[in-house]
Amino acid sequence: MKARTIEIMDTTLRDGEQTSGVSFSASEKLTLAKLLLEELKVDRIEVASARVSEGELQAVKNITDWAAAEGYISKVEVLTFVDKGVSLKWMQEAGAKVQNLLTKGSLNHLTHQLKKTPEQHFSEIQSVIEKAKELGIETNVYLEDWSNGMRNSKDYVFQFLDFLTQQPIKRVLLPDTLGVLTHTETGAFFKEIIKRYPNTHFDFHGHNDYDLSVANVMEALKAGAHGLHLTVNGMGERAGNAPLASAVAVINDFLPEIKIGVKESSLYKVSKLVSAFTGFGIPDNKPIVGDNVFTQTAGIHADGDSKKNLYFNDLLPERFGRKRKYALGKTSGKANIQKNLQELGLTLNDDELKKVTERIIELGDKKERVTKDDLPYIISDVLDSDLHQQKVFVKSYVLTHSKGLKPSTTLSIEIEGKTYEENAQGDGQFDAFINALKKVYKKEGRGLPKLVDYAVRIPPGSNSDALCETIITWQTKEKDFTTRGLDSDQTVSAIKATEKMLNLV
Ligand SMILES: CC(=O)SCCNC(=O)CCNC(=O)[C@H](O)C(C)(C)COP(=O)(O)OP(=O)(O)OC[C@H]1O[C@@H](n2cnc3c(N)ncnc32)[C@H](O)[C@@H]1OP(=O)(O)O
Repeated sequence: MKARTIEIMDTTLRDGEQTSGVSFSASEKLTLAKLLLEELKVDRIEVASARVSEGELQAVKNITDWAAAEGYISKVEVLTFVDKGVSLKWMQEAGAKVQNLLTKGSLNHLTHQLKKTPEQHFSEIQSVIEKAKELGIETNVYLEDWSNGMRNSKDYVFQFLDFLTQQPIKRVLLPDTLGVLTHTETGAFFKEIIKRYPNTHFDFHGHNDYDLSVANVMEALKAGAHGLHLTVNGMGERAGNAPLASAVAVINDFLPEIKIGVKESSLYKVSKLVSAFTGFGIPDNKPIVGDNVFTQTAGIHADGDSKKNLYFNDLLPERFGRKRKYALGKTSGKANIQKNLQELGLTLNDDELKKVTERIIELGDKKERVTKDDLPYIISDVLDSDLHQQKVFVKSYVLTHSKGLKPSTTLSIEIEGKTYEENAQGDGQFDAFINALKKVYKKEGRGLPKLVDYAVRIPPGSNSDALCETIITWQTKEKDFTTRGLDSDQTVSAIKATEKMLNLV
């Protein structure tokens, strides 16, 4: 089959921002716009809806200033409305050059929301397109609720497309606005439309209400769609939009005839950044970008990986700038533990390995989470060995928290036989503890790893709801690593996790 290149339009900054509770700041929008176009290399980005707010106007201005200077201006798009040119005026002020005009793609929406006839609607659209042309603004047209339009008012959709394909527009954007399509219907609708209008560019815009968005993307492409609208982490209203990372992997692995320019190895980085900006967590099992999707948990799978990579599929983590991990817990066998020991550069004999495996299974049975960085402690505990010699001891501390005063900590700590005492204030007790620790390490002429993630949980079913687990992810120049602490007091559990970190760096 002849290869063809399609366009990927990322709409994280417009439709993705329609995720409930999510709002990007202007500087976050600019950072992401640059990353999406320059590093990830999507073809186009939709960055805002016109008319939304003053802040949004400034955000788009910042993006268009940068894009114009760097030659990306024709790749920056703004959603506009059929509003007698009000949106166009907004676009002019914002310096944007491509509008994605929102029109009605089903008779139902046209009749009940706009309360217009098709003729009135088409005439108003024509005026907007003409005005845009005069202003040097290029037009793409969204047919909102197109999928239901195809089901319930096909004559209207074709009457509309007959009209639109005669207009000076660049692309027609076909959204499954309510995420109601199945993959078979998506394919059939696209086939029918592309056969009828072979010279028009059609994008597919999928939503994920039935978790079918990626399947729908595949069928739209197989039927000849020329472009896709996707969002990072599948963000968007309700169940979200078709997720960028999954769609890219599916295209690369299952549709060899389709070519795209997106750089797979940057997908994870962008996903993490969007999650950090929005606070919109990525489920651990989200394909490609979730924390656990390259983690083997079962002992038999880890064993098979050591014997000719028997449990690998084509989704190799390295493609996405990630690494395979081997979880430790109840379902681990010795193969999981061996894999983790290899990474730590440790070796155990068969008998030692058996004992350590038994302890990890025992901990897993109690629903405790065990990480690779806990291994040295478990080994020294089980084998009574000095494999992990503790060199830093948090000897004592006083934590204060009083109304009207800043929390403070006095800390006594032993580092390789030398004792230090320091005190410091902070925004909370743990922050004060870290500040005191920083003072100690400064005296030692050393820095501390950066704290990049801090999670607190009550271990489920731990039979002691008084216990609290703090899991901290740290970052040095060389690596990210995680330590955990368990205690009935939340701050103390965080201090225990910190003491482990101090013994690992
Ligand atoms: C593809 C999609 O995801 S659709 C979502 C598009 N994006 C958004 O709605 C987010 C940005 N929207 C906004 O900030 C606001 O809704 C605005 C500024 C556009 C309008 O705000 P308001 O004037 O307060 O109106 P409201 O938010 O209630 O929207 C309803 C009005 O929009 C009209 N409308 C609906 N679709 C369209 C359209 N495609 N073109 C023009 N007007 C439209 C409705 O008929 C209604 O008008 P009416 O009040 O005269 O009956």
